[in-house]
Amino acid sequence: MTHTPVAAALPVLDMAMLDRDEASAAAFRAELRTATHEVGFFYLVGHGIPDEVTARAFATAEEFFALPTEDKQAVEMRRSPHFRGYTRTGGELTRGRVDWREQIDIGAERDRVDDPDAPAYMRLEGPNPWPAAQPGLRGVFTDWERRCSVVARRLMRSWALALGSPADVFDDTFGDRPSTLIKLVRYPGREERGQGVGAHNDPGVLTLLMIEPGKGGLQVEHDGEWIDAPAVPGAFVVNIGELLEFATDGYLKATMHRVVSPPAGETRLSIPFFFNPALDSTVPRIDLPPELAAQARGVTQDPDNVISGTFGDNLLKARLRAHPDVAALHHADLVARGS
Ligand SMILES: O=C(O)CCC(=O)C(=O)O
Ligand SMILES: [Fe+2]
Repeated sequence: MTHTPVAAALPVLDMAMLDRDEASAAAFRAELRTATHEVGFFYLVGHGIPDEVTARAFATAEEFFALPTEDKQAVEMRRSPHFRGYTRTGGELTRGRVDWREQIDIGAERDRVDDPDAPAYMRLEGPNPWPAAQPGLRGVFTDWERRCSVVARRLMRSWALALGSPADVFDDTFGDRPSTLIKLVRYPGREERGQGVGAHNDPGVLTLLMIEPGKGGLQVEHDGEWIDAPAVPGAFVVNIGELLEFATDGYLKATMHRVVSPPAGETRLSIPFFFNPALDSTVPRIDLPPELAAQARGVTQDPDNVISGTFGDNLLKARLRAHPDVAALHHADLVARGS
């Protein structure tokens, strides 16, 4: 793969087409299927989230990162067995290499599970550490989660129909306990523009990413090149994760992407929302119509990253790897047995 970005734009899809007549809705679904078969990434406009809501989310994120270090440390992920909270710059790894970004992880707000017989992955459920120094943050991102979940569920139904399945084929996978995750991320500028976040596929189903207006840095792999995917005002960058590739035997494509650090003196904020299955569910394998099955490429085989079975097992493995300090502090029993 070369490392020179090429100027080729990702497709732009307009979700408002779903609200017009059936012909427009069908055209949207066909574009969705093509974009995620061929590229795996697209911009989504017409999603119904007003610009002022997005602006408030970024303003809130900016305020969080501007808090004194002690206030951010008060909600450090190292204190959370559920992998929630603040990670300082340099505290996260992708494929064993340090990512140059600071972030707070906000998951679905639930009670912790105290049943000793529950599967290990139930340790991922629990409350979020909300920053006492910024009481408004909780409401802003509880609202963001609700709005993004509506968009995500509509997209899942559109894919289901576009793949020749009943609209509700994925509904049980998410049920009323999807494993949603919001990250607020800040990439500091660097003299030598290195790894903001290293090249990776998203491990889940679907990601809705909002990038701070005016900022570049995201690059998407396509046909052996890196394509730049700068912020488009008001648009989500949408991509699918490895589980949707798995569900479609590789007909849909989980695509590698990375973020290059901004130049020295600049910063970049982003807010990815990950829409993932309930922890105890398995993702169905879709029965594709023959003309689509003929174009299915099979699932990318990576012996270090085997996708199968229960979602919670996959997620727990990914979290233990990305945050070895949290794993050692709270889950030494799992690390010892190599989960
Ligand atoms: O910050 C971004 O633009 C992308 C982040 C990302 O790919 C991730 O957190 O999975
Ligand atoms: Fe990602």
